Amino acid sequence: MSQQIEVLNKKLKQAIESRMVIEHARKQQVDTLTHFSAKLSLSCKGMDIELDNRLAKFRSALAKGVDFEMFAPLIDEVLTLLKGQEALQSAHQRELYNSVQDAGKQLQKTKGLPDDARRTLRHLLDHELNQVQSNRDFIPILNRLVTIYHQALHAKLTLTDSKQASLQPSLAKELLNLANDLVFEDEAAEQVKTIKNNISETDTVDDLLVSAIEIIRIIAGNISKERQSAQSFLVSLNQTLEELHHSIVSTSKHSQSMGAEFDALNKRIESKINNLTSQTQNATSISSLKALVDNELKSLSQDLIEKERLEQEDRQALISSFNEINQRIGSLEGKLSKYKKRLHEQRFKSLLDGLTKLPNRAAFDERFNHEFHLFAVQESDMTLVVIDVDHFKSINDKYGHSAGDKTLQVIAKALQMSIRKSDFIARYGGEEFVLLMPGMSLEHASQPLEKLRKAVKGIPFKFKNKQVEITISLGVTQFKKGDTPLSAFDRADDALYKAKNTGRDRICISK
Ligand SMILES: Nc1nc2c(ncn2[C@@H]2O[C@H](COP(=O)(O)OP(=O)(O)OP(=O)(O)O)[C@@H](O)[C@H]2O)c(=O)[nH]1
Repeated sequence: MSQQIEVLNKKLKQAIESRMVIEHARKQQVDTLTHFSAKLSLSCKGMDIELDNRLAKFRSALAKGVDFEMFAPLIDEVLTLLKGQEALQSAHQRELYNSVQDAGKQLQKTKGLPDDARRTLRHLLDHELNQVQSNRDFIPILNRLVTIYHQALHAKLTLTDSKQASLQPSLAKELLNLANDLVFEDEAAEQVKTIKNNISETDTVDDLLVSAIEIIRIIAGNISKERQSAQSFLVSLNQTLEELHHSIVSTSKHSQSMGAEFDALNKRIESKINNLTSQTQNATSISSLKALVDNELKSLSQDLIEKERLEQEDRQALISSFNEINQRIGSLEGKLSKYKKRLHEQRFKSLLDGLTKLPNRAAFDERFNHEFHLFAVQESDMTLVVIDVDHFKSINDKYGHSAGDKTLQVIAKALQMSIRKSDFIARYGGEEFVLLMPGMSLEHASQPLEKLRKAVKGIPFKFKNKQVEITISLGVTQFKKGDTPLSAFDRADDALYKAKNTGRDRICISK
């Protein structure tokens, strides 16, 4: 019996042990599953609320120890939701791929991108992007793309800066030419001078813009001054005309009233003469006739004296009225001729270069066209010379803009002193001058032009206590049959270019 119990005990123990092994294994499985579901929940969290809920349910079922069979539908549901997520993820991945590729291609079109960035970008788009497996693989690619974007942005910004810098010299030159064309006096002339200094000293387009606005302001101010003075002239003209009208009207009124007085007087004299005639016929004796005639003649002579007084008064009034009218017309004429003179001066000034006082570009154009018409008719010799000061920029740079201005004035004077009376010289703009030599053939032009070149070279310029030699280059041509003003000018300009390129301080002729 005890042996049977012992066997039974042993079997029971074995059964308990194997049960414990099974339970342990099951616990381990449940733990692994719980662990797995926790990880799954964590990595899927936020993708889809439905999926989050299902996974939470799954975890709590595991924790409660629900029968495994109960898990099957839960697992199915989670699987379906996961599949949906997978499809969504791959759609996102495709979208991300396309937008990264688009952004990259756009970037490839950017100008000024450094070479190594361009290479990296090409590799990124052609190889690395195609190897992307998951959305996470995009992160390093996007990171590098952002870096290249920064480089592109930087390149673009510095490009605009350098573009601005490359624009500055030509804008400054144009603005200086414009400022040179302005001929003002007193305060405005000083203002223009300051603006010119500013233009030469600045290296930013923004400062040039400020100078341009100041120039516009000065011009506008001057126009309004001019308009005011024209207006006040018109007002005073109007006043004088009104006064004149008034004088004439009052003179004619006076004449009318005098006319009535004259009529009355004439009538009176006439009736007295008639009276005298009839009484004379009726007189019966010499003595009565004498008394009658004496009486009537006395009264008549009084009337005649009165008539003469009236006539004199009338004459006087007329004379003084005409004097007055004359005076007014005189003052009107004075005003008109003053105004005409001002207009003439203004036109003259508008054809004069403010700095050198030589004729300016507009004056040259006018004369050049005129000479061209003459040449078309007469075909007489006409030599055209374009003159440019050599390395003038360095004078400005080394000694300042004011020294540059003074240099131009001195050179202009020397040029003017060295040409014939019949020649015409103008400042064409900046440090360039043009010369027209009527009646001068190319063959004969060299000698006087050499004299001109040497005259400038011989000016004893001194800056900062240093003797400085300044030279000019000359491009020469003559009008030819079939020329247009432009073609002739271009030929002279080409010759000047040649003179500059073959060492400056020389004359080059283009036939
Ligand atoms: N002071 C002053 N400078 C002027 C005036 N007008 C133009 N300039 C300057 O003249 C200079 C002309 O320079 P560039 O056209 O480079 O020629 P450059 O230095 O004379 O050299 P080359 O002609 O090649 O011999 C520019 O620096 C202008 O700013 C002006 O009215 N006054």
